[in-house]
Formats: sequence, C-alpha cells, structure tokens
Amino acid sequence: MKIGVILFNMGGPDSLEAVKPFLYNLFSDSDIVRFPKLLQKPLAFLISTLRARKTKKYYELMGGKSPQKEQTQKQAEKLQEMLGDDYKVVVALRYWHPFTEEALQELFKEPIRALVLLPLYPQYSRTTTGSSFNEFDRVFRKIFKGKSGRYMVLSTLKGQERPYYYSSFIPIVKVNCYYNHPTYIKAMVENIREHLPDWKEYFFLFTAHSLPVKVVQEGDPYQKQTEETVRLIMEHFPGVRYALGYQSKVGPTKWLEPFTDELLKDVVRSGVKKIALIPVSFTCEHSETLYELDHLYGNMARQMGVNSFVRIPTLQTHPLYIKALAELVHTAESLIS
Ligand SMILES: C=CC1=C(C)c2cc3[nH]c(cc4nc(cc5[nH]c(cc1n2)c(C)c5CCC(=O)O)C(CCC(=O)O)=C4C)c(C)c3C=C
Ligand SMILES: [Fe+2]
Ligand SMILES: [Fe+2]
Repeated sequence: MKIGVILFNMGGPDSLEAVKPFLYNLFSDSDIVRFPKLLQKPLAFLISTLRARKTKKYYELMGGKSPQKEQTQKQAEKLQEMLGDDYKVVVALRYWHPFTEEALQELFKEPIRALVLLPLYPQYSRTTTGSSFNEFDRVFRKIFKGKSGRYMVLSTLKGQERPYYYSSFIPIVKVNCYYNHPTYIKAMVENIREHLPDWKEYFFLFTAHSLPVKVVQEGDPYQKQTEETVRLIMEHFPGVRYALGYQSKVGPTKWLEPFTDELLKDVVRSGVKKIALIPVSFTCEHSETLYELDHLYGNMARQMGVNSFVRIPTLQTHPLYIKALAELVHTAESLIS
C-alpha cells in the first residue's frame, strides 16, 4: 500500500468569476480572520463583495487568474517523480479548487497506509498551515467519521466507483514547518545565486507576507521563523547588506512592519543602486509576487533611479526544494514505521 502525501497551499481564483467566492471562502475562515462567531459569514459576504473589485484588478493584470494551482500541481508532479510509485502525492488548496475534500477523494481511490501532511509554507502560521491542518481534520472526520489523532477509518469515501474498505488505523504525520531545514535553506541560497551571479554587488531586500501583530502576540511563531530563515540564508552571502520587510497587509488593524515598499524607498534613498527583492514566505508565484513585487515595487524602484532591480523568482520546482520536500516525507515516514 502507498503512503499518501498531501501538499497544502492557499489556492487562488482560476477565473475572474471565482474572485468573489474565493474571497468569501477566505474571509469565512476564522483561522485567518477571526470575527465574532455569528458575524463571521455575514462579514465574509460583505467584505468579499466590497473587496472583489479591487482584487479582480490584480488578477486582470495577471491574465485573469492566479497561477498558483498550476504551479502547485507542478510541484506535486516533481515530488511524485522524486518519491516514486510507493507514494501518492495530491494537492489540497484552502480557498479554491482542488479543496481538501477533493484531494482526499483523489487520494483514497487506491489503498493508502499512511498520510504525510506537507504544507508549501516553510514557516508555520496558524493563519496558513494551521488553517489547512484544521480544514484537513474537519474533512477527514466528516469523511471517515473517526476521531482526531490516529484515525479509525469506519466508512468509505462517498462518490467513489470502487469503494475501498479500511479495517485498520491510518497514521498521519503533520509537517508543521521547515523554515530551517538545511536542504530548504540550500535551495533558497542556490536559487538566489542562479539568478544573481553578481550577488556581491546587490542589496538583498527580503519580503515576507505580513500578519496581524495580534496573531504574533498570541504566540504565532511565523515572524521568528521568517527571521531565522533569512539569517540562515545570509550566512552564505558574507558581506552583503540586507533587510526584511513585510507585504500585503489587509484591513485596518496593525500588521507586522516594516512594510516592504517603505523599506524599499528607504534603501533607495540611502543611495543603493542595485537591489535584489527576495520573496521568503512564498514558494510559488501569485498575485502578491506578480502584482505587488514586480509591478508596484519594480516600477517604484525604477522611478526612484535604481540601476538594477532583480526580483528573485519563488522556488517553485527548484530541484533542491523538491529534494527538501522529499526528505521531509522520508523523515515523516520514519516516525510511522
Ligand atoms: C485577511 C487576512 C489575511 C491574512 C492574515 C493573510 C496571511 C497570509 N497570506 C499568505 C499568502 C497569500 N495570501 C494571498 C491572498 C490573500 N490573502 C488575503 C488575506 C490574508 N492573508 C486576501 C484577502 C487575499 C486575496 C487577494 C487580495 O484580495 O488581496 C495569496 C495569493 C493567492 C493567489 O493569488 O494565488 C497568498 C499566496 C501568507 C503566507 C500569510 C501569512 C503568513
Ligand atoms: Fe494572504
Ligand atoms: Fe529559475
């Protein structure tokens, strides 16, 4: 029997029509934005309706959809190739298709003896990885009517042509984070070197997705892990000046700072002429990288007189990133058997 590997990511709208329901799903999730319980759905409806127009503009500029699904699926294909036939890799996206339920339907078309839950977020946040794991728990419990922890599988999946009956327990390993995993760090370092052979001449501006300060104060390790990832990467670039900024704040509350755009302006004003912008909390491209980084920040830097502005691409299917994911699966597996 195979080991099932589920790759988790956020997901993005695959058409302009999908923008509003995608946003509704996002704002309905109390793990990412917590409203009073009874108000969660009504506010999700209101905010998604109000925000849809603005968000649609980003996606119009990117050809009418997010590239996240395709890129995540390519990551899954490469990981499948590297792991081989004893494993089955599927993708579960949090706010748009394929949802966790669809991923599990696909996975359990054949006998599976254990599960590895592997987020494509290297740094843990309850708003991303935590939310995906909670959704997994809900869906798994619904489908298998089991308990949390080691799940007793009592029934088959609905909608399956040839139902497969499990008579035993399925061990499940959740990979929380890998912000300091040596192969992941190596992937980040090599990816920068490949796209920036003359790295010694550049200022490195790292950019991570921001997060409400309240979430961090409540114990979320995301900020600490992001800083540690950056520190570990910079051990490989002696003498290079660098800074870490946060991007993509949503709503009126206080979020992690400094904001990447303000930091970028400060860096340019200080006389820096060559800047490498390095996304650190994203492992594939989407609205945040394509629109904000390339379009908004790129234009801003050029207008302010920067000679060279290089945006380092996200890792996507970089062989070392896929290797890091495969190593994580093997480590998870060693916990099971
Ligand atoms: C409302 C609160 C939000 C929190 C908290 C948040 C955290 C967070 N998000 C990412 C990564 C991505 N977010 C993306 C889109 C997106 N995120 C929010 C809101 C929060 N994110 C919204 C409303 C949207 C939709 C776009 C918009 O209206 O601005 C995406 C892009 C998806 C795609 O295009 O494919 C990513 C990726 C992280 C890593 C994170 C916390 C660490
Ligand atoms: Fe987000
Ligand atoms: Fe590349």
